[in-house]
Amino acid sequence: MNNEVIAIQGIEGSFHHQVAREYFGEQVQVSMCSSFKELAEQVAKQSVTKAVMAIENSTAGSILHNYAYVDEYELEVVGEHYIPVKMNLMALPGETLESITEVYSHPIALLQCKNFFKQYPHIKLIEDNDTAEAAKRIAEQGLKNTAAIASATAAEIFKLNLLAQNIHSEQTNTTRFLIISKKGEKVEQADKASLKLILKHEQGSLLKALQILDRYGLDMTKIQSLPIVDEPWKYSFFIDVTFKELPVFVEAMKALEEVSEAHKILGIYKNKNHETRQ
Ligand SMILES: O=C(O)C(=O)C[C@]1(C(=O)O)C=C[C@@H](O)C=C1
Repeated sequence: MNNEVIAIQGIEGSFHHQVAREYFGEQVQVSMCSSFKELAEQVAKQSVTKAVMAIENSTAGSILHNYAYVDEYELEVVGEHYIPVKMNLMALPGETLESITEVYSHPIALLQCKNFFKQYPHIKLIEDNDTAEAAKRIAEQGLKNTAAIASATAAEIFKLNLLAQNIHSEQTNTTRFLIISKKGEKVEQADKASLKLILKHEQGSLLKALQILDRYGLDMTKIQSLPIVDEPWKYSFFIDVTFKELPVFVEAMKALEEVSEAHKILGIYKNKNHETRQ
């Protein structure tokens, strides 16, 4: 019997729930959080074993505060998972696209569906904690003239009608999720790492860092800058790289020390990007 408890943002029927089931198995025990901050806190105080945390979406971009949570709460990235995200509009039976005046969903989900609503200017888009929670509230409170954007699974669970399917703007819409824990774990056949670098404030320091990655054959898959909040106009860089051999990656990290003021490995794990499905 597996005693793992996995924190997710949102409730059953959310995309985080789908990822938890795909990654840890259908029977996974989850702790449902109403914000990413709550999720990060649960991992930090180890009231859960691990968490699933969305980090970037191919349409809406990076979820910036999640980079900051991983860093501030000293969490470790132990894996990643990608899912194609298909958005649907759902409401109580009897509603139509004309009768709907308000649509609730997670802000990232609203961003993914912006184009669809251009044809319905009478509809107001309102941010909510979670896609599935918006669906649940409509069902439980019998909310009229109200719809939610969520997964088809959420419509099924909360017995709502689908008013429109696949309303996300880009058909390749995909979200990347991190699997995080407080204590790192040794991942077999790891070939990807997430790093945080604070570079020396001098000419060419970012270039030198990138040249080191190149010299050691590391492939950079992502670079994201984040302001250092108490030092205006200074930035930290969050970088993901893939590598073939761990010892070569370790050597590259030593070389990076020379061009950086501070650097931290946020996690070493298995690259799943090539498995992205439609
Ligand atoms: O609200 C949900 O269902 C979530 O799992 C959150 C979330 C996100 O944070 O990006 C997850 C995937 C989708 O990209 C949209 C929303």
